[in-house]
Amino acid sequence: MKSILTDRQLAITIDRLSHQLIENHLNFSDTVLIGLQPRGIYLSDRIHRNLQTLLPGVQIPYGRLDITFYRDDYKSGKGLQAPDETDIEFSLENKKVVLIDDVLYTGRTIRSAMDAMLDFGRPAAVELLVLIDRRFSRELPIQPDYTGRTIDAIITERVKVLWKERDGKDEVVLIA
Ligand SMILES: O=P(O)(O)OC[C@H]1O[C@H](OP(=O)(O)OP(=O)(O)O)[C@H](O)[C@@H]1O
Ligand SMILES: O=c1cc[nH]c(=O)[nH]1
Repeated sequence: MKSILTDRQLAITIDRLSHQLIENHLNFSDTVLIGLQPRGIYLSDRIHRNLQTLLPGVQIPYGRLDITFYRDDYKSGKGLQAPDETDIEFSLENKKVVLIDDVLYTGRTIRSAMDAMLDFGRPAAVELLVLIDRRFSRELPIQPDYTGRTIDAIITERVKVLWKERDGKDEVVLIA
């Protein structure tokens, strides 16, 4: 198992991503953040918390989206996973939506998320923020707008983002 980002590097990267969002969305008047269940929400929780600290007094709508029933492999076994909670208490109609996930690989999770998201309204625009972009592995024409780290990994390897809240420590690792 090889370390890609230490806890400190992860914190610095999340800070940078938060500032990049501020560069593009300033006071977040029409922008909402949506974290993807199950693992993307740890990143989105931290980014939302960072933004609330950096922009005191600004309320940034933030929700969490489960995509289980929108996966294209839902009927093939993988979809038999128990769904997580969707918690979006606002409309996405005409909003700028920033989807947040930990890893972008084939792009199928994000495709499902875009489908699931439409149940909450028709956004004006959708952006994608990911902590890790695994290049050259896409099966769909989906690319991130904000990237923590781009990595090249071979097909047998897997990137895993560990979160203190869930895994006991913050780290990004490459598992052979
Ligand atoms: O771009 P993709 O190929 O969809 O992979 C990205 C997704 O993979 C991981 O989730 P999870 O481990 O639940 O999904 P996976 O088993 O499909 O990799 C990760 O949290 C991303 O959501
Ligand atoms: O390396 C990978 C590929 C897909 N999903 C992950 O979480 N890691």
